[in-house]
Amino acid sequence: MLGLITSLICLVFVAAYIFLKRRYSYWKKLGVPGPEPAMIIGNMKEFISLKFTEPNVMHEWYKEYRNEPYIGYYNFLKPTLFVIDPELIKAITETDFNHFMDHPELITGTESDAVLGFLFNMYGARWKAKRQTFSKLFSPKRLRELSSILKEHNNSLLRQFEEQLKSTDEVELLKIMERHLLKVIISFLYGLDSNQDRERHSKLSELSEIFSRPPGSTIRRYLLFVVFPNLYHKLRLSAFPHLYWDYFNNFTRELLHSRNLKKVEREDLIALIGKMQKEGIPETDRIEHPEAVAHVFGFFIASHHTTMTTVSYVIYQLSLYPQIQDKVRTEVDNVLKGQDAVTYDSVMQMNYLDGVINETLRLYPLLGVLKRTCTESYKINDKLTIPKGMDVTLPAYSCHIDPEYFPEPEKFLPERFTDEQTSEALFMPFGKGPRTCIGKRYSYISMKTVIAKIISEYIILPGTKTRTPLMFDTKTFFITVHPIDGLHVKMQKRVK
Ligand code: HEM
Repeated sequence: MLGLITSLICLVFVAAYIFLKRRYSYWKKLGVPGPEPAMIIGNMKEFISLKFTEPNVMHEWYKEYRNEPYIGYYNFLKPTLFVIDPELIKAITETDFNHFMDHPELITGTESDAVLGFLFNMYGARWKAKRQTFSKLFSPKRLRELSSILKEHNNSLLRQFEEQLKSTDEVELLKIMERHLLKVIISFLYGLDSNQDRERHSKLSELSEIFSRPPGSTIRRYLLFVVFPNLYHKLRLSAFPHLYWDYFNNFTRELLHSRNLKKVEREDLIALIGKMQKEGIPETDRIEHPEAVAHVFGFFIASHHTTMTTVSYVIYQLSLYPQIQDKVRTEVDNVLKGQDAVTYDSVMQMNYLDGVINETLRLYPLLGVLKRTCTESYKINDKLTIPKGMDVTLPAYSCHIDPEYFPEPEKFLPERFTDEQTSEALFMPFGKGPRTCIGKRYSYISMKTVIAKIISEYIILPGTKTRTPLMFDTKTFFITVHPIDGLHVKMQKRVK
């Protein structure tokens, strides 16, 4: 009996070994170069250790294989293509987008994962239809409303700075921007006033923080899902923690309910969703409750952390480059001409500030790699056809610091963008092509308004806690990485 069990165990091991050997010879058979995989984990060793970020690991591959058009690697068991050739990046994101419409699948289909089913994780024709609908959120009219919301809150931002600067001349930017831009986004998306909705404000702030710095257990559960997606589907296991569904489920119900009671004119997210839940809406456009929850959650999570972090990086960079800061201030002064309020029309005239934001995003792109799934098989050349279902990775961060595309990449030179010195073809902090970030214009308006206001009132300097270079917290699989000790600067009230 013992002999039989031992033989069976041996058989299982041999079968698993043969399976893995065959799996990991996929790229070799096709003659595609790439890093050597390890059994079961493929090329994910550095990710599992949580000591390196995805863009940093991939940048090492990028440097090693810089002269190849692409390489193959294994996302655990899954062969994945890593694209280096700029023409191929352009084809995948733009010209041949129809073959690569989707982001890779991230969710399992359980209730708590349903909260992730927002635009980013929608596929094919459904994504296309919803993308069109939600574009209305960012119409010129709505962006002017955004400008009024920002104007309304700018004075309270300055009060926060004044309050803090009474006891010290240094501030930690991420914390202040988190509070400030949360007020703006919840007003823009949900029509909420943080002064009256303090409880919701602090809960949303807490959830956003947990999302961007998930505990180790969340990361491990998610990793397991990436290795064994089919098992998760079969056993109906969730990859994502339940707390987001629990909160946003009720939050969405309450917002929609109170909107039905009041007559509100604004075309915000809640109004749009409300319209798509009305009787008689065609099946294709209709939004059922779980999808409504996903959009209410998704727009918040995709917008808040990204804008608050980028604004903080820009102010931090300005503290390190006083001449660039002076140039921004001169532009802001010239456009505002002594007026206090920063408006939609005034930020539209601040071109140098656009350059400063772009140069900051070049160095600190929040999604350092972009991903696509092949939705229709795609022939690259006689040797390689990307099969339907294969994921493709595009190295945004590596392109941003490649001297061939951005000469002297280590230098902070906003003029790259304003003097048309650089081709913007490989600049992709907001992604590329039809799947690019839907909130890009929102981001520029909100970031420019806040930065212009700060720069016209304060001189920013490095302080005792300002770190260069920044050290990043690598224990995150979601959205962005954090500077370990925050972003500190010294601020002095400007004498006008
Ligand atoms: C500095 C700020 C921001 C950055 C750097 C950023 C970056 C990105 C990137 C890189 C993508 C993926 C694009 C691709 O795959 O090609 C994306 C997608 C997305 N972003 Fe943003 N984002 C920002 C702000 C916002 C804001 C303010 C909103 C909403 C108000 C938003 C909502 C979304 C959504 C919904 C998607 C998915 C779009 C789709 O799949 O159709 N983002 N963003």
